[in-house]
Amino acid sequence: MITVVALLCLACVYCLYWVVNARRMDKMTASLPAPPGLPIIGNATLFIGDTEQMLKNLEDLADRAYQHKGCIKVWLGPKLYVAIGNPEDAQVVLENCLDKDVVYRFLRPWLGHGLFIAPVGLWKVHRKVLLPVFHNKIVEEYLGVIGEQSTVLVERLSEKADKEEFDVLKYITACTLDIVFETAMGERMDVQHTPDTPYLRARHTVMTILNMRLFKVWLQPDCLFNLTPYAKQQKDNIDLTHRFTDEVVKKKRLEYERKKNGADKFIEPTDKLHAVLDLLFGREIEFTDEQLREHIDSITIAGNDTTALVIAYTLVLLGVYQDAQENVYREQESIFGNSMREATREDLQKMNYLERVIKESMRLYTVVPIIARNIDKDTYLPGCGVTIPAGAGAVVGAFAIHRSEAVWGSNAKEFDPDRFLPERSVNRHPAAFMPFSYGSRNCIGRNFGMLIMKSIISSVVRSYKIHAHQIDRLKIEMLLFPINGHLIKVQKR
Ligand code: HEM
Repeated sequence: MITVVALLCLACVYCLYWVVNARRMDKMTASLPAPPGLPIIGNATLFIGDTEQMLKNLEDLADRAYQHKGCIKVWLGPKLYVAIGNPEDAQVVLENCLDKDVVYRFLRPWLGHGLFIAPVGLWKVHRKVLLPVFHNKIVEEYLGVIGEQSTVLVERLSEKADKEEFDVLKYITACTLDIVFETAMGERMDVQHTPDTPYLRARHTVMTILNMRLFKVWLQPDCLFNLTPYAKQQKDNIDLTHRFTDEVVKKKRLEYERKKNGADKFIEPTDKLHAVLDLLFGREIEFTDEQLREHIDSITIAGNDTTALVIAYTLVLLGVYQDAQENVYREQESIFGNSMREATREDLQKMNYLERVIKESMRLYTVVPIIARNIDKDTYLPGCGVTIPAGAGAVVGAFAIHRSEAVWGSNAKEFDPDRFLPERSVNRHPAAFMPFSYGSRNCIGRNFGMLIMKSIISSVVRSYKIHAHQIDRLKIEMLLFPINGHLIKVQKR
């Protein structure tokens, strides 16, 4: 009896604390607009419906925010979120609030404390160690792998040449998986020829469950999720992917130890590729095998689908805008003539027009459409003139900012690669364009991603003429997808 009374008292104290705190937060952000909500669940109904509807809901929110200095607040149950649609406030949040929002906690069983979701204290120390590994000079050594896999892609696409339209994402994803696996782990997977392995199936299953959970509010509390069959399915498949990476880490650890001890007269082949994992041994921090697995899994997950999606959107856009495709092709011709050789660092540096096309593609189809951060201290947003209280979450709407007329002008929704000409970019706010996020917790692989994207698109455009129709409907999962896929037709040049 005493225990029951004590528990009831505790529950009442918690509710009281919550109500007082929620009132304080609501008052601090009183000048922000808010969509009408329901008692207890607040605006959680915004996340009911399919992923196409959810994107529409978010776009409606952005429109309302633009009528009020670019910010709006929503309550998701007991949690206050401020959604940000202007570059000034996005900059403040992304520079000052480095902790990821709790929504990313679903990734924890998979990625542990890997860089992508590491708590901020650990992240600061680990990011410093990982940063030099993604330096231009290092990632440029991976151009051989990128070139080789791009050639395989071009060969694989020949089965679709001069035929009906098809979804190109599947082909691109296999290619980027081969590149990212080999450069991150030093393991050749040959996904382009062997796309159906237990590891790849497990990875796909985990991604599907995570995506579903992210946008189905009733699956979010662990106590409910654990009652569903998805919980066991997720665990089994995560275990399988962990065992795979653990094996690779173990093998690399042995190689490292043998090299360090000079054992067995260890001779490294002169043409050995130094993958990211190889470069993480013997650093200022001695990472444990578990930490290495978490970092490598984070890198392969963060780096693959993002890069593949940008390439696929860009190919569709080139298929729609034939004049832009012609410009890209002419630029390639001026660099390579008729040659189908792999692109070198110097070649890539000359692809200025292609770079503008890729940027414009990332602007219109921002594959990471929202970035959510935890507000760990009261943070003043100068754009909307409000202080977000500690304990709230901030959602930076990169997709909305990239399509905002206030930022990009009245033709914001049109495809115009030349808006990225240096002379047209000088007066733009530094956080107006942030496909790789902004601030010190931005994408560590952005330069590497750019090398991959330019090389692959260069190979495809030199080999094929592309045709496509405008993408009409989009949906939001962890990333941004077209409902009907990335449909293109290719014709041999
Ligand atoms: C076009 C390609 C890419 C895009 C659009 C992209 C986008 C992003 C974005 C927006 C973030 C920040 C997410 C957030 O704060 O919630 C991020 C982080 C990250 N990305 Fe990328 N990315 C790309 C390619 C890559 C590549 C090629 C790699 C590595 C091979 C990579 C590895 C990472 C990692 C490890 C993080 C976490 C960084 C940290 O928290 O310190 N990304 N990426």
